[in-house]
Amino acid sequence: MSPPASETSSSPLSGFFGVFRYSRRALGLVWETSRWMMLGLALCTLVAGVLPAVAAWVGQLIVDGVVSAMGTYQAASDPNLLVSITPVLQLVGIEALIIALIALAQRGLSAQQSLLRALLGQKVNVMILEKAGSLSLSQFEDSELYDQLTRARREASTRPLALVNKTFGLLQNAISLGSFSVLLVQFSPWALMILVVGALPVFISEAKFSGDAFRLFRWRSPQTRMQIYLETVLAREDSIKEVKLFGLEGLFLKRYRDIFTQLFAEDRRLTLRRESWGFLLGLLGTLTFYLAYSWVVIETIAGTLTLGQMTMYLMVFKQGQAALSASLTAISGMYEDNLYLSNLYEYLEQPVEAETGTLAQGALPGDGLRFEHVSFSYPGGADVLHDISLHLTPGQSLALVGENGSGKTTLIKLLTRLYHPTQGRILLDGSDLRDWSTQALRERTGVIFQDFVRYQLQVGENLGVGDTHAFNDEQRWQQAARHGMADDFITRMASGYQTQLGRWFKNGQELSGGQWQKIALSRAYMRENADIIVLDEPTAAMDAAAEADVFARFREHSYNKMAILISHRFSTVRSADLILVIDQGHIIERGTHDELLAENGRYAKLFQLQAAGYK
Ligand SMILES: Nc1ncnc2c1ncn2[C@@H]1O[C@H](COP(=O)(O)OP(=O)(O)OP(=O)(O)O)[C@@H](O)[C@H]1O
Repeated sequence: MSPPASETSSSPLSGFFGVFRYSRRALGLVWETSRWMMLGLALCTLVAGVLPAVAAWVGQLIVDGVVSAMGTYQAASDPNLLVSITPVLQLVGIEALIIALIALAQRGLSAQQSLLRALLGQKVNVMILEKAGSLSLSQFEDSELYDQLTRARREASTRPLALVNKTFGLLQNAISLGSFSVLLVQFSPWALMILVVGALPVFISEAKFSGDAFRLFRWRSPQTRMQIYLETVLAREDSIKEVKLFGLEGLFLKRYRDIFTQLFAEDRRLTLRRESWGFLLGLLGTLTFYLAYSWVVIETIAGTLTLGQMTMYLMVFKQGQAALSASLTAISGMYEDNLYLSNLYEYLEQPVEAETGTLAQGALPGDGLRFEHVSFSYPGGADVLHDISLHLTPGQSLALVGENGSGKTTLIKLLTRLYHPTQGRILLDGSDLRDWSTQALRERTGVIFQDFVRYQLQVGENLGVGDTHAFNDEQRWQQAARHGMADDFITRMASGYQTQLGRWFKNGQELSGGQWQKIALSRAYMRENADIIVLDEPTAAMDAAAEADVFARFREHSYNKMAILISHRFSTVRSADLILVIDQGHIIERGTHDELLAENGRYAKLFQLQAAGYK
């Protein structure tokens, strides 16, 4: 497999300058991160840029000084060594000082760069995560966007600084080059031309190959993501149990290796082409250097140049060539960094749904929850809910019953506004859910989903996440844990509410499935003001006694609230005020337990089936 032809074969310079549009933003980002360090970088760059030419010029003065001192010393009738060497030694001292200053500037550059790298990496990562927090659930489920996010996280946090470093590096080399040119032009403008022409081919090839590298990186991000996924499955405690029992290590490792082999083959092809062309075209640069070398030597022998000038021109030409090729490589590297940054900004600029709702109170307080002819399909999929209508008032409980995949959880996702209905509308207290402020809506709902999160945090914090205002409030944790029946086992733990949960961190304690479920249940009870409580299969992992207890308490706490319950156990469902039987997204039966039994339809059949199982 290789990248599609259209993706790899664009002309080397096409769009080349267009991608520099992100340089300004990267500079802005660094400026925002630390003005002082950016100014420091600029100063050190200037010093490190100008001083090499000054050093070369002083070098010329030294050589010429030595030659003339040798002459005068040997010709003198009463030679005084000290007098002859003093001026030259002074120059040597100045040269040493310049070299020390260059070293200082370079240390300054690298110190500031490494500090900025840390600050900037953190800043960009925070930007990426903040953006992730503002994306909707459906955006998260879009694999394109997920690829973009993965690419951004893998690379882009280091790229802005790389871009800025290269910009400053370019500036430094440009300054050096400018000052070398001033010296070189005095020898011949043609020498300058030779310098430039010799370096151009390498630059063009670098530009082409860095574009290819980026396209390759972008094109294969799904495979890279699969690799990251396999790494996670093979090396994380929550999946390792199953991997071991099914003996999946070999299978998954093979797939992991195969992806690597395929990606590596492409990398190798590109690297070999890039380096071979780099070498061949680099030879042109070497050739031009030795042409210029010979020219300077001839001029010196012919007596047009002094020995000092010869040394200076050779050094200037050599260093000038290095500065020029470094500048050109920096430019093509900047091109590459810009391409990566374009990915970061594409991700950061993903449109997010504007928060339009502002209501904190509905038009008909106390009206409760209404679904009016609601239908829904996931992006790009067929309808999973059809024409759902229901009304739930405060103090009522509703149970949803149906086969796997019938749409029960989806209904809850709509109710919690994680998705919007594709048709119809949902009203809370007489106002469309879309018109409610997110904050008010979140405060009114307490939900636990069947795939609740097991945070690798302390027990208390695992409860506290249920209400960020009371995240650290131990009293509230205790109260919620009592309601969710988790207090018993929590108080028996060595560090009580401060016990670390999970296996990721030191002294972490793992809980049983049922205990985790009680934690999640208690978390829902943290929402003191919530008047819509949703439990999506909250007791599947609990024993029968615990389940009976959970529901006794649930009824007690939700007597004046709207309670919605999804369960496959009829013993829990039967006491609900209203039971909806959902089949392939349609409500096929509705009523109380007794009404539905009398109807002798699907509910009655399923109930009798389950009851028979217990006999
Ligand atoms: N994020 C999603 N994107 C696309 N389709 C989805 C998504 N989540 C669920 N579905 C599909 O929607 C349908 C309803 O799923 P839902 O999770 O609502 O069922 P459920 O009744 O809660 O099932 P269960 O009893 O197994 O929990 C299923 O066919 C499922 O494949």
